[in-house]
Amino acid sequence: MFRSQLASVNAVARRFQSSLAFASCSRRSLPSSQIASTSQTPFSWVSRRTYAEEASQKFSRAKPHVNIGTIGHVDHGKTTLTAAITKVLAEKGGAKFTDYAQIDRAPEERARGITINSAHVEYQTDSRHYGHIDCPGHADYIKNMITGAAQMDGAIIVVSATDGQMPQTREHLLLARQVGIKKLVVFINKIDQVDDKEMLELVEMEMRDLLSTYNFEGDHTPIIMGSALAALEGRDAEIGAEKISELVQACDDWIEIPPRDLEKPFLLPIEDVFSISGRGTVCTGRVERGIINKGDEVEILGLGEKIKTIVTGIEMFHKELDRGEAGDNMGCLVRGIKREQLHRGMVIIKPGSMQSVKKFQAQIYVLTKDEGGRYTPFVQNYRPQLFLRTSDITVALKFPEGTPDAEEKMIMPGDNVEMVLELVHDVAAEVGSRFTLREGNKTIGTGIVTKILETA
Ligand SMILES: Nc1nc2c(ncn2[C@@H]2O[C@H](COP(=O)(O)OP(=O)(O)OP(=O)(O)O)[C@@H](O)[C@H]2O)c(=O)[nH]1
Ligand SMILES: [Mg+2]
Repeated sequence: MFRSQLASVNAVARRFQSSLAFASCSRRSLPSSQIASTSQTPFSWVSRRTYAEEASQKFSRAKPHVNIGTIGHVDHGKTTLTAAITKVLAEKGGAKFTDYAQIDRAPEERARGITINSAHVEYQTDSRHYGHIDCPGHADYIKNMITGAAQMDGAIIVVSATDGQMPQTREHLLLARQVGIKKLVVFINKIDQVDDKEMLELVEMEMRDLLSTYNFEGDHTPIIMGSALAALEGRDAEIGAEKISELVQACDDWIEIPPRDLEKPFLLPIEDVFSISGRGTVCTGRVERGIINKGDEVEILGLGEKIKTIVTGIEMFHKELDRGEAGDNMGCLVRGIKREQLHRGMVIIKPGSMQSVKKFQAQIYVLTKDEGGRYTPFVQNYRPQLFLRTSDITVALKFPEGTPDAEEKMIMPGDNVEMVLELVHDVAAEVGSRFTLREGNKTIGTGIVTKILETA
């Protein structure tokens, strides 16, 4: 799977946007009468395929899978390091060597000697299978970096010993934090070019400070110093291959395996609501995460409601079940609730696992016209539709408090901005929730929630 992704790195960016944009709206955009006509009963429109089956088609689950990648300032050696990791692990049988030129392979990348698209490689250690995304460092391609980083469970931040931290070192740390990466490993690269030991110590100290500034565990984060180029060229093993092995070990030890969807608290975004005579009210939708058992207590959130109830029946594919899980499209019978109380866009959750919010801060990427976005800039108080899971809600976009010249400041297509979103009614969301912004039938932006400012 990852190799084919390597072939179409652009598709990743597109998929990111479209998954944000259309996952929630493809079915939404159909009038509900049309949805109903595709099925005989509310629960028969999907064949059952369990999460595990789906996952096993993607890659072997023998080892836990973790998504990581390289981030950091332009030219500090991310791509060289990526190639070096595959080389060192290939010698141990855990990877296929992917040379530098196979990672930065677009003509423009080769001509300019920089990474533009993020690229995927894969490798294995004794204990894990890694998907690795090599991100661009150049400021012009920060969107590709965000797209890549948003998929990572942890990351390797590369900093050159010759320069120390630079603008994109800081920007990437900030963005890594915002897209929800919890743990980083630092690789201080190019130590073959620095003789002064004190200089290396200084770079390390400054990196620890910087990590702490961005709420990473600066004091405990593993920092490895080496030369990616030496490892790639197979020379000076003590600063080359050995340091790569140390780095990979640090990733194994420090970066945590993320909870899988099945282990997370139950969440079902409601797609549709039916009243089944003699039985009661049934909500349908695809379970986003977690599991649900018949008889479980749940909360229903959104649109000003916080309803406590019990799931008294689970139905899928015309069959009654005792349990539903992430990936299942199911109908959920809820006790004592009237059909009129429930609407598409609300969520059924494990009690207390999520809040309904009315105002939040988010990192937003504004699509360019070539990406199908707006042709013209906008200013604050712009009011597009927010699409989050199955809900769509009008929002007002504002700059965070204290932004200078907020009134006149323009937001251009192609910008990455941090903005405050005020919703006309509440929706269940949390830090890390992804959404899209649409205007008419255009997707104008994609974003990720970074801070909750007001709950319902
Ligand atoms: N001397 C030395 N040069 C290195 C080392 N690692 C990388 N380089 C060189 O640094 C330059 C930039 O390396 P890249 O791997 O392309 O850097 P990058 O971080 O991927 O750059 P972008 O993706 O464009 O942000 C190349 O000329 C590499 O050969 C190293 O350990 N020592
Ligand atoms: Mg690169």
